[in-house]
Amino acid sequence: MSLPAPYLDALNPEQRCAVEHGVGAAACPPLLVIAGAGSGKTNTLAHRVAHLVLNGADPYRILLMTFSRRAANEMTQRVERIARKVMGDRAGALTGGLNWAGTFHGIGARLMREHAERIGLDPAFTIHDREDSADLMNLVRHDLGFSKTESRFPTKGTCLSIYSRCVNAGQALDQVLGANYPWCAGWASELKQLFAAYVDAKQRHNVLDYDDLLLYWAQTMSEPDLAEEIGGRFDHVLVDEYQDTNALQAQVLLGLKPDGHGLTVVGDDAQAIYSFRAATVRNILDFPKAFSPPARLITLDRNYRSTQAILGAANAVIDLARERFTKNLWTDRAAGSPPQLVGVRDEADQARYIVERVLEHRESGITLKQQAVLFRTSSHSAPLELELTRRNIPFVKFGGLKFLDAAHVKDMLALLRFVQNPRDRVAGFRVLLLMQGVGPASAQKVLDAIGSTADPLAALADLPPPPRAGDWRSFVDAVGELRSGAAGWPMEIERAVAWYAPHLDRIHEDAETRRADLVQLAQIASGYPSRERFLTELTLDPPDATSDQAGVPMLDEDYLILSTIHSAKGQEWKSVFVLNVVDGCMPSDLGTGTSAEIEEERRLLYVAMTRAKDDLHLVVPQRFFTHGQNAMGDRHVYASRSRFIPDRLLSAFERVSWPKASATPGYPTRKAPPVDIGARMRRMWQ
Ligand SMILES: Nc1ncnc2c1ncn2[C@@H]1O[C@H](COP(=O)(O)OP(=O)(O)OP(=O)(O)O)[C@@H](O)[C@H]1O
Repeated sequence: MSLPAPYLDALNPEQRCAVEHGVGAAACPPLLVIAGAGSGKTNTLAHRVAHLVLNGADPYRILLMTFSRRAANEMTQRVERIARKVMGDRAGALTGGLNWAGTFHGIGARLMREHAERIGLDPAFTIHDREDSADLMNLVRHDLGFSKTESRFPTKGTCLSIYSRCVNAGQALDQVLGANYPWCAGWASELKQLFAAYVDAKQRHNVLDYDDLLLYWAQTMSEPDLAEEIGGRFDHVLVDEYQDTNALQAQVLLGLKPDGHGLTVVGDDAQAIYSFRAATVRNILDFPKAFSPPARLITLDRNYRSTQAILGAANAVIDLARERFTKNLWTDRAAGSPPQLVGVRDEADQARYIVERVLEHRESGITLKQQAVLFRTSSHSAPLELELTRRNIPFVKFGGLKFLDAAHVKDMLALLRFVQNPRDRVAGFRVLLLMQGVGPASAQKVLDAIGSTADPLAALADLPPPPRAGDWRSFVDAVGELRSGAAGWPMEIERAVAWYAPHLDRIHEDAETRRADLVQLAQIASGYPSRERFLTELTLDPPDATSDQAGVPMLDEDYLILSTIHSAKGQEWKSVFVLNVVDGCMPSDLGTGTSAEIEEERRLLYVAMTRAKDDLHLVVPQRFFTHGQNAMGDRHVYASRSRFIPDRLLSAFERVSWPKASATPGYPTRKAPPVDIGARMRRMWQ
């Protein structure tokens, strides 16, 4: 019997069933919650965790896995707010124990480090992000002589993608090549050799890549003793966004709780948008049958977010999907005005239209933060970013170039990583090359010389400097001090910056601006208890916002949200604009290969539309910039409305064109310019 719980009164009956399932019972059978967009999934999961804890579950024995660290933090804060309603200030002590909340990769890294010795890993391992992994793949590819083959061997990026898909989907190389990379099928035996050498290099360098975190975890769970030990640490395992997990993640989950007891997974197959990372909706569909008796299924189909008109249009779009399991959503919110399908001339007008509407909304009391502009690909927002900067409208962009991708930030992190794990060759290489007079050959020699010793950093101190290396001593001293931990964490970042600063000044003209990022890095570092946690967490879940050149808006300032649709997952705004709702962008040119890919693009549009509460604008430029044309093309093509909104769906939208016809008498047709200056320029070279 669970305790009376007034905090559950606001939940609807299905949400409540999901929250109360198995709480207080001797055993808690597996539960699958299929939660449509805006149906209160996050809310429900947070209530479930709070309800468990308030009814005696040990928070230290709850594992909560979400799609991003941000989502995990939000979830634990929500749990605390709910618990506070019941326990007041004492709630903090209870929910503070929820320290196993994070992403699959983050939790995997922690568990693998804790069990490192048992599974033959050195616990000082560092983690490679995608770029580092591609660099290492490249090194190995080069060593094997594949970069000099007569016909072109797949690039490092393609090799890494193929490897990653084999690992995450649990598929054989031939199968992956046949289905996803047919143009590389002729290289099967070389790729096999390459991947074997790549795995070998990772092990010698004591690094794990993203995929390893899941792979090592899944392999660990196949050892009965370890599986029992790790699974036995948790009474409850809850997973959010289950539709975007892959085969390895499902294997890990079933390894943790083979009988399903204590397992709760929540997801929505209509919002599955990560198949390019080998995520599979089968995980959701097969979940109930993985247990005997099958898992309980609860469906949340009441949408609390959007007006009827917006929900109607979104339902109509997803209704055309070939295969679907979630039912149509319903709402008792007012009808509201229909979403607008806005025809504009080109991307410049698209940007102007959005700015005009956004400012109009702000005048009527909707802050910038309650408005978002969503797009399929990060580069699509470039013209809008220009217009916003010109008009002095602050914005924050999610899903674009990451803070951590900046060269100088990567340099600093490479130094810290090298100190943490001197066998990490990619990091060592990067750091050594920063020094004047150290080229690839001497860097290689240094790394070879120290790599085979028991204490590489001690060996570094004894090594004669490379012949032309400038200021070698200060490098060796800095590394030695950092390694000793004398400055303490996070103060050692200042020591690292002190060594790096002269190199930054020499390498980058805009060193001054870049220094500001290093200050920010030091600030971020102060939020972590140790160098190891800082490096791990930052690599796994980097801060994903970059802000406009006009400067980072302060947190309490108002700013417009710009986001890729992928990064908009799980969020909501009063007013939403979707850019480039045209074929070629949505579906993306890159995603029109197979019908499964097209279906995923349809779900992306659905995810974008269901982020809107009151007001939705889908913008359709008639011409848009495109890549990959020949030099004579003007790099613009005439576009047509996205195939996901065929004529028969138009009644769900209000169609407008902008600017109004009176302001611009029709769209000008493209005539030959009166003076063809371009032709003269071309003739100059004939
Ligand atoms: N029982 C309820 N009563 C009133 N409002 C609710 C209820 N449950 C959820 N909501 C509201 O519905 C909105 C959507 O909730 P939430 O963000 O949890 O949805 P979600 O299912 O995670 O959405 P999505 O999958 O689309 O990201 C929020 O504004 C939330 O406050």
